[in-house]
Amino acid sequence: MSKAVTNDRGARYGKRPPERQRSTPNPSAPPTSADGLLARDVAVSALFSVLVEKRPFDDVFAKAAAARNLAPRDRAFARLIATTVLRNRGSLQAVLRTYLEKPLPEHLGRLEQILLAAAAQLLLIKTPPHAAISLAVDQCRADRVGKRFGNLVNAVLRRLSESGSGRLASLDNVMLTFPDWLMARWSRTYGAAEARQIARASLSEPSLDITVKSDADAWASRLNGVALPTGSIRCSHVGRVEELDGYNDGAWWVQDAAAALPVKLLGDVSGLSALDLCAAPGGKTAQLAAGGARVVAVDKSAGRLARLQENLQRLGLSAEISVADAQSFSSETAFDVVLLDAPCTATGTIRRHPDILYLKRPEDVAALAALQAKLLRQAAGLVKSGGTLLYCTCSLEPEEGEEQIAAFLSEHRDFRRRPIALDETVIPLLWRTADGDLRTLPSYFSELPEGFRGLDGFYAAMLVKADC
Ligand SMILES: C[S@@+](CC[C@H](N)C(=O)[O-])C[C@H]1O[C@@H](n2cnc3c(N)ncnc32)[C@H](O)[C@@H]1O
Repeated sequence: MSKAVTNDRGARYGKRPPERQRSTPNPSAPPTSADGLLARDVAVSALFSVLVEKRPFDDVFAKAAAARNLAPRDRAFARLIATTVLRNRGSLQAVLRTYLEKPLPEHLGRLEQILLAAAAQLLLIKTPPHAAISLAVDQCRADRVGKRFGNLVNAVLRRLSESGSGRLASLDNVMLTFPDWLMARWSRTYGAAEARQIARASLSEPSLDITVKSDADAWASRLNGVALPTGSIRCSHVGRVEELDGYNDGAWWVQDAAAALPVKLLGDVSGLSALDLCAAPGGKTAQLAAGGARVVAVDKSAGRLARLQENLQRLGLSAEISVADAQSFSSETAFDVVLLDAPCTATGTIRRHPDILYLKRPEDVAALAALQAKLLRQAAGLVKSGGTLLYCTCSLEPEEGEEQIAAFLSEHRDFRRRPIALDETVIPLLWRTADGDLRTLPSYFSELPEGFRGLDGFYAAMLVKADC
């Protein structure tokens, strides 16, 4: 059995120098040496920003990768390391603890993130141990605070690489990684067994789903993917999406199969006026525009709207774009369709955004539900008589979904719910709530045929304004 390691001065682990990369470079192996160090530095710095500074992963990762000018392959490797840690932090921490006689002191710079990133490489990504260990030691020695612990890191990681796999396999990663408040919430809402299934699914890697402008079957075979019953295509590609056939021609865009459902519920939108109130980065705006609607796309973030504009340009689609706060957005004319894809806790998308586990707090649910209620009130005033208000969130919390809409309907007697159409080949019964809204969960595994599994969690309700 491995022995615990005590501190960085013990002769026990100071005898051997850190292992170095000696093998011939292999193009399919992760980057090593200088490039490998850069990639690992980006992973560690993004992890520090998320776990310690509580900043969103996508933003900090993009900035760190750009600052280091990472090549696409190194960038993908850095992302893999960081997201593997975020999905397994609880169990990686628990394994690391077994090799340390006492807990590491607090405020040790990036030391904990260096250890976690190396443990993820050794136990889950299966990077060659010499590269993972020696580069972690280099990172530690280059760190202003962590530099005293180079020997400790070397010794811990050597032992972990020898015997850590068995220890990791014996742990319950869901219980160790998921925040207690969220598990307790989901147990109350969905029952303990379903909550566990949701959490387990949320810690898995998501697939690459895309929405095509037309001809899903043909694109599925061109992209070597599968056409899902809902019309999305699921691809097995693991590289850069920009390299896939049809990307540069604007034939499709990346969108989770669940995120594509709300707009599909509307049916034919051609010739309708549509207001997309929280539009960026534009997946649903693109669906509406591709369906022939005249779209006004509003978002309060100018930066995110710039991405929406780029996306539409690539797709050869158009929309009128407006930077505005939807809480006070007004228009001289009302719209046939108003879509409110409201800001939410996004607890249905943890597979794609594992940083949510560390950034969201229990009090965010009520705060966001209050914002959604304000946005809904504003949106209601922008719908034409006889028009449709489509509300959706990628949250699993009823306050942001079913309860939000129940409260809205009790205050807005001029709206009635339009239950979603039940074509079981496209929307299975399991996705329909008792009231007729859409509710997908990431956990529906065995109950549904293959093509309906592996979606994000989403909620959507269609509300029709009375004709006056
Ligand atoms: C869930 S995302 C929308 C995703 C988008 N509908 C799509 O399909 O690509 C929520 C968006 O709401 C925007 N947002 C948040 N608060 C807002 C507000 N008060 N007014 C307008 N936009 C807001 C955010 O900037 C973010 O882009």
